[in-house]
Amino acid sequence: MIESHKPFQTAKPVLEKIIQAGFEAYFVGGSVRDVLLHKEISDVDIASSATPYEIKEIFSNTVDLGIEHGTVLVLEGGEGYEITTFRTEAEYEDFRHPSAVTFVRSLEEDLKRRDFTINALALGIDNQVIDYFEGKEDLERQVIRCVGNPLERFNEDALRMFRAVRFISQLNFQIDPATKEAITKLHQNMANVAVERMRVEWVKTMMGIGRKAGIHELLDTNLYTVCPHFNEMREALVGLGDNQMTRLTELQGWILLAYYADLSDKQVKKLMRDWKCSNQLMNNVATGLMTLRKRLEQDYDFFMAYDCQKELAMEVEAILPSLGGTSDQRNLEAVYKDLPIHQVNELALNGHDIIEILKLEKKGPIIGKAMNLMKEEVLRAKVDNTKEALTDLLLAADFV
Ligand SMILES: Nc1ccn([C@@H]2O[C@H](COP(=O)(O)OP(=O)(O)OP(=O)(O)O)[C@@H](O)[C@H]2O)c(=O)n1
Repeated sequence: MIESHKPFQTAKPVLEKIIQAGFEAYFVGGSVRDVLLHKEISDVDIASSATPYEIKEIFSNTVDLGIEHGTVLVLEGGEGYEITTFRTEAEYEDFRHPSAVTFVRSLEEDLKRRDFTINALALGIDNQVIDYFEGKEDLERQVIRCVGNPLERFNEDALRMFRAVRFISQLNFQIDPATKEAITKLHQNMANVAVERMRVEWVKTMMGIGRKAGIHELLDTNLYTVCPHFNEMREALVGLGDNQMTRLTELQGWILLAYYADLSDKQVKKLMRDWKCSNQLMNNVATGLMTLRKRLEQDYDFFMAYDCQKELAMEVEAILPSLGGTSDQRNLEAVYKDLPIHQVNELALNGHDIIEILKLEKKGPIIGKAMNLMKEEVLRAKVDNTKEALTDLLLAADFV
């Protein structure tokens, strides 16, 4: 297994060095799960019996990521590896004082505190998969099940409830009944989790192939009631789950959700802001939604194309058939090709020219009005984008 996967192969010398120094070390977490699911892996996590201080003695090049959480980044062969010391029953033991670390740590103790059985697998340097909690069986049964007592796992970190929903969607798995029952019971606890952490899980839920199943569990467990604005959006969430598109990008997910919820521009922006999305994403979702609504009524014209960048328009185009519209990428390409200007600075006249032509004393609101007039007339294809034609347009206009 190690030899047939590049990330494991390149990380193998790191494991070897730790073991040679007299400690235990294993690959753990998502990479082991994903390899068993025959998925590509990009990075690997390592768990070890060595404390961060002991790791720092073994390797010359390290970065302290969170020594108090027992994590050090080791830089070896141009790559970075996160090495975490086996965690024990104590929430996070304090590794800041090496002398204070007197716990007997074991791989089993560490895996016992992980969220789901499919994430509690370890891979040893001898290529053996260590599976104390029937994680491999759950991978085969396609079930998301907590390690041990679900109430305890969710009390350790309430975000894990949303992680369950995310894995259901990402892997198209089912949820184990006891795990589901615990989420239903404890869903309120997620209200204390940072929105940024919740957003990561929600975005992965929207983008997964099992979106319908993931959203179903989000609703069925009432977990959605502690997500920003989702209380008022139950029907829209059902719509997003039922939508026939198999895969969505993040942008398409938000646009569709806002579409099904029939949100106004202002409401979209509030939703995105409360989910702590970037301004860029917020603006793209708002513009994408506006374009989507128009496209369900009409073909692209210069105005729509100008307002919506081509990449964004392509994403909107892909959504249309799932809402009963017709996508026409060829027309979109043609409109973009013919678009007289893509942004306002492509106009043949700029602010200085306007001041000169209109003999203005100083800068003022008239410049904005003049720019807008030129933009509209050029996009309407009434006026050519040339200095002469635009000068005539400005001189004939009444700006008062
Ligand atoms: N709240 C959490 C977060 C993580 N983990 C454990 O830490 C590992 C790594 O977590 P993370 O990198 O967040 O997720 P992955 O499982 O690796 O999934 P992916 O990389 O696909 O997001 C998980 O597999 C799991 O064993 C956990 O027990 N509880």
